[in-house]
Amino acid sequence: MSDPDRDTIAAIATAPGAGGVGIVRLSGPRARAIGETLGGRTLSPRQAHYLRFTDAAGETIDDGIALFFAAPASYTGEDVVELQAHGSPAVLHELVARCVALGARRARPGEFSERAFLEGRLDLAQAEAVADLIAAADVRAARAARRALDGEFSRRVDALGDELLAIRVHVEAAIDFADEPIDTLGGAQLRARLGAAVQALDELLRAAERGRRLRDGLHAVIVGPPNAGKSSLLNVLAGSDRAIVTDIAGTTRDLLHETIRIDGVELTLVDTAGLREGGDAIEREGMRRARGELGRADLAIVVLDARDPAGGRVAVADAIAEVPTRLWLHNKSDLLDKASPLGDDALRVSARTGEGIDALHARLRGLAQGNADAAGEGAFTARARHVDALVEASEHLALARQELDRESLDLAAESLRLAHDALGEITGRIHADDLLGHIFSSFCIGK
Ligand SMILES: Nc1nc2c(ncn2[C@@H]2O[C@H](COP(=O)(O)OP(=O)(O)OP(=O)(O)O)[C@@H](O)[C@H]2O)c(=O)[nH]1
Ligand SMILES: [K+]
Ligand SMILES: [Mg+2]
Repeated sequence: MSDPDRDTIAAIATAPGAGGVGIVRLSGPRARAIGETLGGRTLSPRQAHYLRFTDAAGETIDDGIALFFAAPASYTGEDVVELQAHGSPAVLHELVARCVALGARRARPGEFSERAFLEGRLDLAQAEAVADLIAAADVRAARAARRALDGEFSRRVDALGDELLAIRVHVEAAIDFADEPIDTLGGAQLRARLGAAVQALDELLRAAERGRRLRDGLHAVIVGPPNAGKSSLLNVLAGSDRAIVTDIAGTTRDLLHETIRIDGVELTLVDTAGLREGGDAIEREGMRRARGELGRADLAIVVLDARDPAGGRVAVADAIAEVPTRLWLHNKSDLLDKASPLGDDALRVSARTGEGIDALHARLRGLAQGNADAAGEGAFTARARHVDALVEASEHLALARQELDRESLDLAAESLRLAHDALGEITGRIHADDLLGHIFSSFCIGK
């Protein structure tokens, strides 16, 4: 239920900068009163009112349209007023200031969507899909986010949750008859149901993993020994001096993320600390982060010094062992006296002269495109958070299955509960407050 004591929040809902039209949005118990004072007339629900927005002295700030959506039939589930004015940043900021003077508070990023979640208008996965839709890099990602927003993902999670609940009820009932062998209590049927749930969860996990790829794009981590030219290549690919480059081995310590587009295909590049034995405490922490980042990588771009590629390969071998795809680069080709033989599918490049950079672009584009194609059509977007929760649920279900086979019903019931909880975290049926803060703070203001 809407809370009558809750703050009323206000924010500019349209993108920063000048535009034809700009919108200020209000949500909360005082939204209507503030809108009516600003516009000088009563507002009826779901009607467009043409009016003048005035300041405290009665002078016109701008003319425009006011819309009132009465709770609960609004985006947030609270009373919402939208003020459409000319898209002048000065006008829109003055309108927000006026709303604040009349008793509203400036909204935090994502606070409208957070309220929509708290009011039960959207579940958590849907609220996240709102942000993903806004940030979608291409049509395919936008469509997929739209499907998640329509609840395609949430419905599958909920259906699975309902099934786990039914299985839990069955197991808990069997616990009460623990003296009897489980097969007289429908054990075979229970096992079959659990088997089917495991399979359904597996399919959902694969779909969510595709959705995550679609949302995040290709995640490429640049690795190699110190001074191979990793940061130099990042700068060449990013088209700007993002990373510090020096001739001192161990220059890069922190991870540096950069999103780039090659012919409309988006990918994330991460520059990392060079891998070697030793180094000071900061450099060792950098290497630890580099290895951690490789654990999330779709692609390792391995940068080696063209004059000694073999030495570099040894230094990175174990760090990239788990990365699904590798791209080998022999950098500093300009320093080679004569062309030395290349490894299987290594590319010879020079961050200094630009040699081989076109071929590198083409290769990256192909890999990013392949990643998007693997996500496929018909998918919904999902986040790493969702994939992690599904993996967790799947681990608990696998345990539950073994425990059931051993007729350890108490343990099976507990594993089923944990699996069920993990699913609940996806849609927010179960959530920690800091999770909400974390999710909604990444939204834009006004959404
Ligand atoms: N000749 C030549 N020098 C290069 C090339 N690429 C990078 N360098 C030089 O190599 C040195 C190291 O480059 P960085 O980009 O800092 O190397 P890095 O791999 O990021 O090094 P760390 O961050 O210390 O691990 C710098 O002096 C660069 O100017 C290249 O293609 N040719
Ligand atoms: K360096
Ligand atoms: Mg570097």
